[in-house]
Amino acid sequence: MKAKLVLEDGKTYQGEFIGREKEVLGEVVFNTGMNGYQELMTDPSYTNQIVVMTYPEIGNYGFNGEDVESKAPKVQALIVKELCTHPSNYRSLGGLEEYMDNHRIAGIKGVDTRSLTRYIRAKGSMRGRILPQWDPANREKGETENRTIKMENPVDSVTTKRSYALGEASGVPIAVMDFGIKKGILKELVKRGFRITVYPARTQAQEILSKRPGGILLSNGPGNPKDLVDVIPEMKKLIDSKTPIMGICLGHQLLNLAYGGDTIKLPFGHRGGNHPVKDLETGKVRITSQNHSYTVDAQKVPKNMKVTHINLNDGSVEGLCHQTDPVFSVQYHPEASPGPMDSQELFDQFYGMTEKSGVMGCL
Ligand SMILES: NC(=O)CC[C@H](N)C(=O)O
Repeated sequence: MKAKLVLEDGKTYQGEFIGREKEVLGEVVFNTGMNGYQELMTDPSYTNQIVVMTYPEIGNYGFNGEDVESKAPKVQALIVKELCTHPSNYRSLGGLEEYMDNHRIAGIKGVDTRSLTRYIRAKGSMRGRILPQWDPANREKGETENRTIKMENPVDSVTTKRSYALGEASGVPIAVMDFGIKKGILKELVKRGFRITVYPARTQAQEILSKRPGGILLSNGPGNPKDLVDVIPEMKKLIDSKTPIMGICLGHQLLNLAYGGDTIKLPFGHRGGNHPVKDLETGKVRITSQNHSYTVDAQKVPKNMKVTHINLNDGSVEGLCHQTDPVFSVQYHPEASPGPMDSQELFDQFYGMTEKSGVMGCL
């Protein structure tokens, strides 16, 4: 069945439906990874987003149900140039399209994704609607309604409903704030032997601190960090307790806001497993996995915070540390799922902070 993508400014791209044939609305963003479609489709930070894959053929290794970041896909839809219909991999349980259909995820294939990506890069990420092509009523709706639709803050739809425990009973106890956490982060924490309690996003700081955790990890998550107005004061309380804190992506942005900094929206975000980041302390460049629309405003870095990492494509802030508190955070994904494992030692840095007291965020 023919399908089309109508962007909020009216620009239209044609293709063919894949997965579930249905009308879908979302923010259209692009991902530059050559692989990793299983992980990104199930990454809760992609909630409400229609993801365009810039790599021209997607689906080659099918779907295996293991390389997922949460139980079910979170993307609104997937747009590809070519969909591989004969996947081949020893772990594959079936094709990507079958997986999308089973989970009622829509998509379009046959789209000129190079042109679409260049368009978004020039105009900025924007909302779009996927529609069956022939339906004139829908077409009109798509072109007019897009402008007025407000997308709700999605953290509440992806955070855990109840707190739960993970890891070694004898390990250092840590609290994990789940704003839409990827399994890959939990896996890295479990590997290091922590005793982990994962909390829903809206848990009060007092409840967390009453358990006396040896460290706190603030997870990734979808949406605009500034929309989490009730959460930011709780982050302040966590900071004031002087418990060692590591922030990843949304967690990094929330820490920055809690300290009085600001966040801004990037024109088209960073998504993919190939983003170069420079460590300003050592001069080393690492290739990182990224997925974000917002970034710390470099002009308003909070007092006593230092920028530790920058993105080499656009110079934006990729990491922060605190000079007097045991707090550090990164905008990119050190758990690297999917992506290069260059930055996994950041979890060791966090472990070190929970083991010894008096270690500051800035080393
Ligand atoms: N992966 C993330 O945590 C993303 C953070 C935030 N939602 C952003 O887009 O910037």
